[in-house]
Amino acid sequence: MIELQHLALHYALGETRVDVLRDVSLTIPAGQSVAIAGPSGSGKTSLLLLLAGLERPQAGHVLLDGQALDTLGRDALADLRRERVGIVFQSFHLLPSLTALDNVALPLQLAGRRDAHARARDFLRRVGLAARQHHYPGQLSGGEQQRVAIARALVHGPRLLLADEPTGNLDDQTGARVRELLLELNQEAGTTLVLVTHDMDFAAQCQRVLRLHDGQLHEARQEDAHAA
Ligand SMILES: Nc1ncnc2c1ncn2[C@@H]1O[C@H](COP(=O)(O)OP(=O)(O)OP(=O)(O)O)[C@@H](O)[C@H]1O
Repeated sequence: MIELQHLALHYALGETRVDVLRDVSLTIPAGQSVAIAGPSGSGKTSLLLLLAGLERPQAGHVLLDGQALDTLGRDALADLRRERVGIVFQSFHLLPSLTALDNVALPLQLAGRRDAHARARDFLRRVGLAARQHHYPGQLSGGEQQRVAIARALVHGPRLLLADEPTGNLDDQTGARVRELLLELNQEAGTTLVLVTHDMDFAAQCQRVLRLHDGQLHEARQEDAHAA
């Protein structure tokens, strides 16, 4: 379960202050799929970074399964992410000197898993990249790199997946495949899914759609507002 309690985030650039989130509170039950929509610059990426503990709010708290992230030090946060959270960033953060396979296997190797390569191969296959496993990120297209990043985020079976535009660089067919994979994990493994997307078909398949606007989060669907 994710709880946001009175979160406030602003960035100060010289004289200018950008208020990104103003007093945002929200509960996302474990296993829910949530799409976050909103105009460019409304703070969607910042919100994901807060959920991952990669950004600290000026006020308020983020709790993952009852654990307040602000009470954890850097190492404890890194452990929590490694064990429980998968993150797909907009800029994929792949390691350029490792092949696709080694990029995906790395989180498992760090956790001492012997099946790292077998599992990594399986996830590369699931995102349609079996034939590209020995390629380096520089030899892959943007969409292929995105799929490697998705495989890497999923390979350790996270309880929570945070994804920033996971289908943003993909053609319709590949995008549909990634969509299916994420929703399947959500439904079958109970992975909580929080994704930022401009893809309204994807959003429509999520259990809940939130819209970020002017520092506030609103339920985009009437029925979600009643259920919340
Ligand atoms: N590190 C930073 N320093 C200063 N301002 C920042 C920083 N990161 C983001 N911002 C500003 O905060 C606001 C929210 O940015 P964010 O990237 O979260 O928006 P977004 O909704 O994800 O946008 P997009 O849909 O274009 O990716 C923007 O106005 C952005 O310029």
